[in-house]
Amino acid sequence: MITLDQYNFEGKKALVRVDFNVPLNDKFEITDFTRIKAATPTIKKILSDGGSAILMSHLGRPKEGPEEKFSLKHLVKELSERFGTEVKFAEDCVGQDATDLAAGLKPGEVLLLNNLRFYKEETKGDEAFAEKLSKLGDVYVNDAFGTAHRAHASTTIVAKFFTDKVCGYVMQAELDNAEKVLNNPTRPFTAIMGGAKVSDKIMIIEKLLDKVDNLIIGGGMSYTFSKANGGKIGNSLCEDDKMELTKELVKKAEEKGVKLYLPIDNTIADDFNNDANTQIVGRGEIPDGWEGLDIGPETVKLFEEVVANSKTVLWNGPMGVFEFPTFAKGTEAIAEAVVKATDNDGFSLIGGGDSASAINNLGYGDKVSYVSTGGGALLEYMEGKTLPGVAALQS
Ligand SMILES: Nc1ncnc2c1ncn2[C@@H]1O[C@H](COP(=O)(O)OP(=O)(O)O)[C@@H](O)[C@H]1O
Ligand SMILES: O=C(OP(=O)(O)O)[C@H](O)COP(=O)(O)O
Repeated sequence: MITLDQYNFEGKKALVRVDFNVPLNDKFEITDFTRIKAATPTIKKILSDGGSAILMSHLGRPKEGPEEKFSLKHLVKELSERFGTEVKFAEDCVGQDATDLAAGLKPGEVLLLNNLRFYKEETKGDEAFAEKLSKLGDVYVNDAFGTAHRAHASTTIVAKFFTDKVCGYVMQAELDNAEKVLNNPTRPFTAIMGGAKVSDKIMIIEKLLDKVDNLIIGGGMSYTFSKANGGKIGNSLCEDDKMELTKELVKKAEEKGVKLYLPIDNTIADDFNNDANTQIVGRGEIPDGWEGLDIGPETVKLFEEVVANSKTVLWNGPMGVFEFPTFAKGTEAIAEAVVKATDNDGFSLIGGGDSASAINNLGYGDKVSYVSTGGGALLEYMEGKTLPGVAALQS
């Protein structure tokens, strides 16, 4: 795979697939800059070599054709400031306007194409659409790790129309950091899994049992484990059809000598809101009408100790409904413990949109080893799947 540093972009027009799928508020302002910040060094390298960049991305999941709220024009001002050059914009990602703007680009200039997903051909991986995109540049760069698990026109199919295909800095860093965790991690290796759904993460949990020394399970998914074990969970999140699976996971962990940690107490609420009445109860003791929204203080102590003494930590998924300050304590405490482990010569990798935003909002983004820009892509990579976006760069 050709890396960015191995390629000289002088006089070249680079067609760059980025993942600028960033959250916007109702005024169309960007509320999280992680992905833009991450891709900036790639763009700057192309420009400083004396090349120009044509950026293409999706934003959200538009259903049919163009929609104002999914237009990438909302990013133009921010990108211009970050790149130090006024970014041009093509309202339509293919067609005459895009062709003319791309053809007219001078070295050091940047063109942003509008949302690729305004065309259903993008997600369908349509060859003719990919070929149209390919005509805009003379070298292809893929830096969209967050979308590398999708075999879409711009992430995968387009690559076949180029002789020169280059792996961007974000893509490279993501793969390197995931590899550090997957291959020969320094021990003890602890994975912390949380968030809402067991079903989304069951495959990765199973895979991780072959790698980790400790597996911590918190957040919404822990109640399925608790109920399967005969506990009372009130109205807490639960996937009844996954209870058997959780029992198998517990058994497998035992067989493989992995220490599995589940919450020993929970902060519970009588309603799903920040101002609900709360109490702390032991595992499997949640009365009817109440639901578990965070791990409890004894669990915090237990998890903190395991995490702080680890040399490799992989964290995916919050410990509770951290969007409500009342139920953010568990997630905050775990974030602090991850920082402590990192300070103590450990390596920490944080994946998943919500976990990343929790870490960043707490101001710990620079205090952990690496915050991934990918959610689903990172998990699929960790499961051992070949990411189509990566494979396309290698062929
Ligand atoms: N006990 C809980 N009950 C309900 N929702 C929860 C609970 N714990 C965590 N969550 C929710 O899980 C969501 C994050 O899950 P997920 O998308 O799996 O994480 P990530 O994006 O980090 O992979 C958050 O919105 C959080 O509020
Ligand atoms: O935000 C993304 O993925 P993520 O929610 O798994 O982090 C990527 O931009 C992929 O978007 P998609 O899941 O609509 O293909």
